[in-house]
Amino acid sequence: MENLSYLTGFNNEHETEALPGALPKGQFSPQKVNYKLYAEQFSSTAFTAPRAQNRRSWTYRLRPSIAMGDFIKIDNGLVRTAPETDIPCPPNVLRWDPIPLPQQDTDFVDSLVTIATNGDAKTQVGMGIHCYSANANMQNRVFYSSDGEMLFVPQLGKMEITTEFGKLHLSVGEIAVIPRGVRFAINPLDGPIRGYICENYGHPFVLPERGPVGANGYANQRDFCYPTAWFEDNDTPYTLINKFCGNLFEAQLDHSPFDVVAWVGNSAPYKYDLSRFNVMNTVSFDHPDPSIFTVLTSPSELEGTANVDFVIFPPRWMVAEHTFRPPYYHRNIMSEFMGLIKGMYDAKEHGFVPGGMSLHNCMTPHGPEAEVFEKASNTSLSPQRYENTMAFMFESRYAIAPTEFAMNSDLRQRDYLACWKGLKKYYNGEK
Ligand SMILES: O=C(O)Cc1cc(O)ccc1O
Ligand SMILES: [Fe+2]
Repeated sequence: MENLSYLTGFNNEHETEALPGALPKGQFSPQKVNYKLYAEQFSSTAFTAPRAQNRRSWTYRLRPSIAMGDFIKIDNGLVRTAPETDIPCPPNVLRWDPIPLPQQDTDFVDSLVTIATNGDAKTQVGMGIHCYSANANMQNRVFYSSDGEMLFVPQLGKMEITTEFGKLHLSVGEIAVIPRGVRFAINPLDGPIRGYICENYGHPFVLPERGPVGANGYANQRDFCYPTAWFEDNDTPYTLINKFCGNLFEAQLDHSPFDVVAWVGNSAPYKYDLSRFNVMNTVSFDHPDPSIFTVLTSPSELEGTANVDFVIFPPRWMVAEHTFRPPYYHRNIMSEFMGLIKGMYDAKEHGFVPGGMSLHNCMTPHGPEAEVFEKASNTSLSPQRYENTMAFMFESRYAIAPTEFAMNSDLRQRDYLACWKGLKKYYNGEK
């Protein structure tokens, strides 16, 4: 496996060239580009978005992207897009076992299955939540979503993501974000791969504010890695698969779309190692809200109320005194979709397994299972290190609708509610 080098810094104006002098100096669109390349701008925000939010990159490539055939509609497989109205969105607590690994050769695109969606992709609100579980290379197939940027949360295996902007290697414990519209291919590097995807239809992910925490902490900008330019001069047929307005389309190319020799800008794929997250938490008492664990947030137009937050529950010390330490019981206006990357989650010791998923929708009550309540209410509160654990949450202001596949699948744990059945009344009138 070749060793890749990365550019670092969240949202920096990065610049990189695979051939010396390919990047124009002092301007973006010269009359002639060195090496007889074409200049093409790639915009992830409106031209007129405020400077602090504006995202765009200039690419210098062998051919402009429009050198292609027409799109034709193909089967959507199990890929779904909001709004999903096939089945009523149930307010019940829901939980699933992991998607099984494929028995036959299956590439990333064919393995995609949508678990839930919210908002409306056509109005750029909400998200799609997908799983992938693949064991084969994409060969000459290349994918992109016009409906949203794609946040990858791997749960199993190593993969290479080849993109127009260069290559990323992604392992369990890291995440990657591919901007809306960026073409990519995913190849497993070493056995099968499995993971979760948040297809964010809304505002691109940004780092949350730090408030009184100050200038450092949580996810630090310097730990975000961007690819260096990589291209191939390969005039063989490629198939481009585009997820557009909820449908999959396919177009033929007579060359590789990975033909960007140089690029400059702040819109590009990136990855982040979750172990770099500088965890903030109480050193006195009580259980702070999980917003302290927000890695990335896609803001909505309502301040402090995210289109989607990506939140993790990393290894950490628990030191809270005279405190019930697991997540409190709660009902939340925000909707919570959770997955488990590894180990065990403190609110659920059974049934929520790595690769599994749970959904607690807007105002749906939830919290620790009965056994955890009993244990945590009686345990001695010495400092304790949570090891070998990494759960995550996609939390959104919009109710999250499971797909028909998710509701009817045998993977759904029909007895999930039973984990709270043992919650008995302790009250007997005495203090
Ligand atoms: O429901 C969950 O397990 C997620 C969660 C964790 C926590 O520590 C506080 C609130 C919350 O929703
Ligand atoms: Fe919750």
